[in-house]
Amino acid sequence: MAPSKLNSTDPHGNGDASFSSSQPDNGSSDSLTLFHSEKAVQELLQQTPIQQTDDHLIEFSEALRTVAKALRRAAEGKASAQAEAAEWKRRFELERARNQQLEHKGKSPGECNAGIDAQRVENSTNQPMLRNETNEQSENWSTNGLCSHEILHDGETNSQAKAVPSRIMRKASFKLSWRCKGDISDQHKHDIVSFERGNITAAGRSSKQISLKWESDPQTVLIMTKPNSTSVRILCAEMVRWLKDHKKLNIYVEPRVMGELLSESSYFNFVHTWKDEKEVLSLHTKVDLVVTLGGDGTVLWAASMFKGPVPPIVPFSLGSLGFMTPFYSEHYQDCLDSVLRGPISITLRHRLQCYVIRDGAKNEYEMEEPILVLNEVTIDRGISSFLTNLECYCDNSFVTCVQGDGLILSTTSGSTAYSLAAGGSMVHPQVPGILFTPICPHSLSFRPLILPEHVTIRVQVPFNSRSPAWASFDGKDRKQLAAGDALVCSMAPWPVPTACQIDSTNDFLRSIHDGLHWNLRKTQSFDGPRDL
Ligand SMILES: NC(=O)c1ccc[n+]([C@@H]2O[C@H](COP(=O)([O-])OP(=O)(O)OC[C@H]3O[C@@H](n4cnc5c(N)ncnc54)[C@H](O)[C@@H]3O)[C@@H](O)[C@H]2O)c1
Ligand SMILES: Nc1ncnc2c1ncn2[C@@H]1O[C@H](COP(=O)(O)OP(=O)(O)OP(=O)(O)O)[C@@H](O)[C@H]1O
Repeated sequence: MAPSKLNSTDPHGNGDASFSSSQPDNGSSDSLTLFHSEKAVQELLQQTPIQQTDDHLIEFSEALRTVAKALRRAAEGKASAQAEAAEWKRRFELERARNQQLEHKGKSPGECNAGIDAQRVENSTNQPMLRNETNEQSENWSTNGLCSHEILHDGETNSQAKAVPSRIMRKASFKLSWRCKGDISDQHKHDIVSFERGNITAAGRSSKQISLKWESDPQTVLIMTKPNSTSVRILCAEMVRWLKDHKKLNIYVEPRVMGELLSESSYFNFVHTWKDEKEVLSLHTKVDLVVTLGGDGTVLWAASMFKGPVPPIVPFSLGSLGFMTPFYSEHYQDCLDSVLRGPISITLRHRLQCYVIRDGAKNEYEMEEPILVLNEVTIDRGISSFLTNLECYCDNSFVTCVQGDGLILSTTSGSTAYSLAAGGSMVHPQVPGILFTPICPHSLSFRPLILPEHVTIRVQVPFNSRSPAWASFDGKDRKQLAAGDALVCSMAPWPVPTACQIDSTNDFLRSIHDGLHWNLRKTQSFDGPRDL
């Protein structure tokens, strides 16, 4: 009988050297390192003649290939994201320089608009179309001072967009800075540690709060709502009216909500929505702000719509438990007023990026898309009555074998959700780290871990597992992991910025007090025995 693929890897961290470069910190250098590690794998395989009869070696070599492929793909993904970001920055700078030039030449706003309009027509050939984009709004934008600011483009060239020139969606720009005890400064003294004159000192970042300041007015708001709730539906319609009539904003909603609004009144014809997944993928280039109406689940849902950068989210609480929803819906006008004015305190919530790597994948086309989670990825036994058996590696060092109901890999935002119920610690959402929390481990000594943000975790279902495992992502999208399949998970480059009611720490503490009645106990009475 052929030995299992996992048995061929030393579970105590003495595995093959080609596994040791799985940490993508920097996309390009990682691509190189991973390219080399993949090459090393290839060379190793070529140098080691494989006997067709030797099942063990064949399986092992396939495992190496699959892992090397996954690592390369992760690094390539990151490198291409960085390249995209650099491209956006370049365009931004170019446009700003052009606008500054125009200002220097002393052109009147009318002249300036004319120039930009001409450019818009030219550029709009590259824009994907979104529904309900009317000329009327296009005019609004030009009179709202478009010439004084940047225009960001998608750069997509689909035939539909070419056929119908669409308006340019302008994103408001903003700046994030650290604020320390009322002092707002753009500059850190130092980020992590300082090594001045040989003395190592830690950075005093713990008391700092991230602040978002608009550099131009936000113009487009996406409203996402919890389904099947009459109160949410009523509030949504009211909010859309208010944002349009009082703030003159462009508004996007989901197709379902669009239907609900139109069934109420044709007044809502001006609202935008989208038709397909492709348009959803470009939403982040158009939307300045996302408003959620619902509970934590609606925030998770909104975050899951953005597979890349996420615009700032303003979460209104209309659920029973609000750990990520600090704003009260009764005061939505005041809240939105102050958010639109800025500056606002922000919690940058980290996400995890998860890859499912199939044992059967023979080439990279079979690799599944990464899934981003804001709370956690759970690997459990599903409906099986057998113990799960999961081998876990952190940066290729063997961590442990989970035998129990399963394992939760959670962000710090998710630390108050499923991980908490499974005995994990509650962690401030601004702490960068990955929680490693077992679910009902069949062991007296298995305690939860918190790992640093930069690690890559691999959870593998051994070949000798009695049953498959199941992965679920923020409680959704269950995927089966068969024997030999693995889940690889690391910190994603795109966090979710959520607006704070007061600040990150105050909101977090309020949520655990109000939501969980944390450490509620009657105060001890004054009378009684005491130290003299
Ligand atoms: N035993 C458990 O506690 C358990 C079991 C399954 C899923 N969940 C959680 O439910 C989440 C999905 O939420 P949903 O609203 O889509 O499903 P849902 O409607 O089943 O609600 C789950 C509950 O978890 C709360 N919740 C979600 N994220 C939270 C967070 N970051 N901090 C504190 N509480 C949070 C929600 O407010 C809700 O009350 C999953 O990500 C998982 O964390 C918890
Ligand atoms: N826009 C949406 N489209 C589809 N499903 C959504 C949307 N928003 C939320 N959901 C789903 O609806 C469910 C409930 O959402 P949410 O947690 O916001 O409300 P809730 O259950 O009333 O809140 P709480 O759990 O705090 O009482 C979640 O599973 C979530 O994934």
